[in-house]
Amino acid sequence: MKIAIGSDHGGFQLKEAIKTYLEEKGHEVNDFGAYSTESVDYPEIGEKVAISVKEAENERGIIICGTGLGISISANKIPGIRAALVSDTFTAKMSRAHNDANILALGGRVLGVDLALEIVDVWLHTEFEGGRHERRVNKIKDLESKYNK
Ligand SMILES: O=C(CO)[C@H](O)[C@H](O)COP(=O)(O)O
Repeated sequence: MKIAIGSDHGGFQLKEAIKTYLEEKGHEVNDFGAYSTESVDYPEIGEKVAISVKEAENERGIIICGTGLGISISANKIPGIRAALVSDTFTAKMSRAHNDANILALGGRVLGVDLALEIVDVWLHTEFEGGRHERRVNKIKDLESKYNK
């Protein structure tokens, strides 16, 4: 799978661990920074990853800041993006099965590496269920159109 990844300085170390893990699993990982622990502003990275997913350059995205909050709020401003902030495997699964989340957001200062990798695995391997959930996701899309004129 082609996966976009990005973080600010607060998520840098977790990003590096996830990137290595995904590459070992054979995924193509496109890294949008940060490239060190030097302080950077998460909206810029969230936007880059979100645009690459919106434009279908990457199938999915993973974004990380200290809590996952700022970068997910930022990514969710881009139409077509459903970024889910996740800190457990059940929510990871539901964010795909029910919400068709196309970006996974994580907190680098919240999660240990082992749990984060488990979340990533579940999230990548869960398909959207469609059915009644498709109707609801379509209503999210309607909200985007209604309020982004
Ligand atoms: O979690 C975050 C945003 O939601 C950021 O990573 C955090 O705010 C960065 O803080 P600092 O500049 O103090 O390292």
